Amino acid sequence: MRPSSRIRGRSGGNPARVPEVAIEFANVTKRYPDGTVAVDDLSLTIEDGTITVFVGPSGCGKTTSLRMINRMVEPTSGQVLLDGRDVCESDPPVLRRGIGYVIQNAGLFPHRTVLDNVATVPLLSGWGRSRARERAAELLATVGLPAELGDRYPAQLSGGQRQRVGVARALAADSPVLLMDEPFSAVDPIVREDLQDELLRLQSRLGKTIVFVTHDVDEAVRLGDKVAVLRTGGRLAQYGTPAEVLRNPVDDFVASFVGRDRGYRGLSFMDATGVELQDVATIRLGEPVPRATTDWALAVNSDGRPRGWLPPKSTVDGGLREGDLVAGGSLYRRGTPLRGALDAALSSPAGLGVVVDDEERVIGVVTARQILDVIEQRR
Ligand SMILES: Nc1ncnc2c1ncn2[C@@H]1O[C@H](COP(=O)(O)OP(=O)(O)OP(=O)(O)O)[C@@H](O)[C@H]1O
Repeated sequence: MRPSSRIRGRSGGNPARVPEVAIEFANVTKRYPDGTVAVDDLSLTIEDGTITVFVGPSGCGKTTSLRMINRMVEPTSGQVLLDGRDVCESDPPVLRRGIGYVIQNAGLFPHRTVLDNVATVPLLSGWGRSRARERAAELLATVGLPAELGDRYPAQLSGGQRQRVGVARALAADSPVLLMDEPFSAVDPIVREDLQDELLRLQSRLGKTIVFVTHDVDEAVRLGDKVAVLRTGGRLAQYGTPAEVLRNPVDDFVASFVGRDRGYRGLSFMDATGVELQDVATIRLGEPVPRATTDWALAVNSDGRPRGWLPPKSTVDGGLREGDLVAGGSLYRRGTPLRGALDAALSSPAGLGVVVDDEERVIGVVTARQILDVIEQRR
């Protein structure tokens, strides 16, 4: 079973803080030489220390917008300001060295080891070799990679590990700004969720200004403090918090882009206050099972972590084994949004969503009915 946790590592922190503008697009247009208008009069401000996600259909100008921040693409008109200063006043290599940049498939140098890949920017910035490698080793640990992977080459890593190296390399710039262009698109959905969780955890510690490009609405609402929905032709359709965009799409384009199940996605922003946990019968693996089980019983290991469900009227000779169990659904971690609780209840073979604490020990169960009642009461 896998926790359907939605840890939102918000860095916004103190609500009294007046947000500083880290990046500003002021009437920015990009027309490529062949006449394609990739970005059309884009104006928005990105607050310091937040994650802003550019989302929209293919070709709507997300990558072009992102690349105008580090001058990989020059605007045709308008200005991109970084901390109030037009990026066009900065020398491009210097500017780029000071802005972390992560792309799909990580874009690692294939003939350099993982450690040397991560050490590249510190070396370019004039650090000595041993200090740069030390810093690189620290960064591998920061992104959750074991030190021994440092001596491998990128081809000897899994896709998820490569993406982590890409993030470590971008963090090596030690800049307050991180640009991420579809960084997790090439990995499978489970690894992708892990990488998203990791990014949120890192962000809650580092508080960077992150601009993140994706075409995946789920990823956008999961990661973004703010979401900018772009439409084809490079026009900004809506800019707001994920909850605003899901609840009040400004027009049909945004409504259809964020999808029909936006009501369900909206549960990602509702807390689970008012949902009372119910007790559940638990049986430890290895222990004898009472003869007459009438209801579903939840099997737990010696640490109290859930292992699966024992169906009603089961007879088990000897101690309870994993093979006697029906696999469970997703787990709901206490304190996380309501969406996870509903998913846990709906995916449970017993109809009972398993609620766990931060150590993933069972603390109770909830039913879908209870959650729907809470949603109804709040309407
Ligand atoms: N160098 C270029 N020359 C001409 N047109 C370009 C160039 N780069 C991008 N475009 C066009 O500009 C538009 C926006 O492209 P961009 O890559 O910014 O979109 P995107 O939203 O990131 O797309 P995707 O999600 O497919 O990566 C597209 O129509 C694209 O074909």
